[in-house]
Amino acid sequence: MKLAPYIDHTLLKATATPADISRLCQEARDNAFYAVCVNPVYVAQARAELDGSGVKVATVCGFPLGAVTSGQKAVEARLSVEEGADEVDMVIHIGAVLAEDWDSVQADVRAVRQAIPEHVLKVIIETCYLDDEQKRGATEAAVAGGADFVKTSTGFGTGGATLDDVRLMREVIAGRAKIKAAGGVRSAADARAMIEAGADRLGTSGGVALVAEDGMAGEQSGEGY
Ligand SMILES: O=C[C@H](O)COP(=O)(O)O
Repeated sequence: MKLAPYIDHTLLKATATPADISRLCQEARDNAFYAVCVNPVYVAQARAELDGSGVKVATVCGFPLGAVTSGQKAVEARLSVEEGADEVDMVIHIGAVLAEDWDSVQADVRAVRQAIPEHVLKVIIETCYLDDEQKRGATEAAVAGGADFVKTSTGFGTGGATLDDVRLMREVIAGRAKIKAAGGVRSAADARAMIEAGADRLGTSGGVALVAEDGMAGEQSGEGY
């Protein structure tokens, strides 16, 4: 099983330059990653540079805190798809999750869902700030709000994806949506374990090294990856 088709090749740092984005897009082409994941300001550049490559363009919304109104998230998401984004990774209203205001959490997701009905919506629940019950509630609210994927982390919180969290989310989702594991996925072993636990997509800024390591392991073992 090749890892590249699972990977959103990600560069979301504030310090990313247009040259960095060009390099990210070339790496995505060279490695046949599923998508790049960039901030909204770079969606148009990534779209243009990936034209004809088959590599998708994902962006973020309400990122990284989730602490903007649902209306602001809806406008941001709509503008991003108009710029050429295929997928939007929105950050949930984390404070509403901690307050266990599930109606508000679902409405936040639904507002973005309705703004981009034809595009892939991933909902970041930022597991590092939640206890298990809150993870379950946030996952359920994301699915009920129309998420295509539920995503573990922004990569900017106090922690990233864990196998236990992916398994918990998989149990709650029960096939109604997909899972993206993101944040701290650095090795081929991490990646394979996340997929085994239930991840359908991986968000990582370390994809090039990860697939290179995996390829070397495949050569050494003689197994085709
Ligand atoms: O998917 C989004 C994350 O920012 C990727 O996290 P990472 O930089 O720890 O790989």
